[in-house]
Amino acid sequence: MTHDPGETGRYASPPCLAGEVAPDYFDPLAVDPGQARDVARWRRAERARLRAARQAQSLEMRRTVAQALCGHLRDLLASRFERARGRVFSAYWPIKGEPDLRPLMAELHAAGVIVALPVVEVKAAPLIFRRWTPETRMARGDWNIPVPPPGADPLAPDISLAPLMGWDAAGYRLGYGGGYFDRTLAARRPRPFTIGIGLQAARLATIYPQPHDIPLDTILTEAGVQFPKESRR
Ligand SMILES: Nc1nc2c(c(=O)[nH]1)N(C=O)[C@@H](CNc1ccc(C(=O)N[C@@H](CCC(=O)O)C(=O)O)cc1)CN2
Ligand SMILES: Nc1ncnc2c1ncn2[C@@H]1O[C@H](COP(=O)(O)OP(=O)(O)OP(=O)(O)O)[C@@H](O)[C@H]1O
Repeated sequence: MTHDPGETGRYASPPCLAGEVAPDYFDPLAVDPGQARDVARWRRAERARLRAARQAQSLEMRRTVAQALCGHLRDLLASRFERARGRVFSAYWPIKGEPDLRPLMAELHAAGVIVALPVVEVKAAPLIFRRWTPETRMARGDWNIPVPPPGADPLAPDISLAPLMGWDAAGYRLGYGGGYFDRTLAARRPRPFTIGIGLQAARLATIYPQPHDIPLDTILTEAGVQFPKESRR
């Protein structure tokens, strides 16, 4: 299609709209690069601190935490999703001291839930999800995370677990710094109902949310539902 500039022979605006922005205009959504760098540096330090604290937990403590989390998750799926039968539920294969919810994955599978696991297929891109059953022979994925092999069915989760390094009371998460969950949530339509799973001790006053950070639908710790809080619902 050819462009008709109209009778005046001029475009309504110059090709670059910057010419129309008042020099003193303040864009509240713009990221200040200095501040973004400070937040990134702070997040790296917090991830290292939280990771060390998590690794220092005794095996006994980890077992207790994981059992409590499985209980809260079971309750949530029962009360909000009719136990998720026939729904696609993505979990995670625990690494680096993450709570081990694999017994619940097997239990849900046996109860008719379609269980999936996240896979980094392409670096710095959204995650994909592959079907998992107790018979699945895991392969080695990116970062050495065990994943269902390429032949496993690709699935779109209805409900998705997001393991947390840190979390805040506004529903934001701090992960390992790859930005994978944020990219995945930004790309998925419909967006899965996303459940953050973390330790109560990993609560931060704020994660200093940046424009790319997407809040979770709910956050569970061993102490129960932390977000949204009952009184605010
Ligand atoms: N158990 C489990 N599985 C999971 C996740 C998870 O958090 N837990 N993920 C949740 O997302 C995805 C994998 N996440 C990843 C996150 C970061 C890097 C990574 O390469 N990190 C770099 C630092 C990146 C940076 O700082 O820019 C590194 O540590 O060297 C790899 C995978 C999918 N599977
Ligand atoms: N939707 C997106 N599109 C492109 N890049 C993104 C998006 N979301 C996040 N990122 C990039 O990922 C980087 C890391 O993000 P962030 O610090 O939030 O990671 P994280 O949530 O802790 O990591 P992960 O989800 O992998 O556990 C950001 O600096 C950002 O550049």
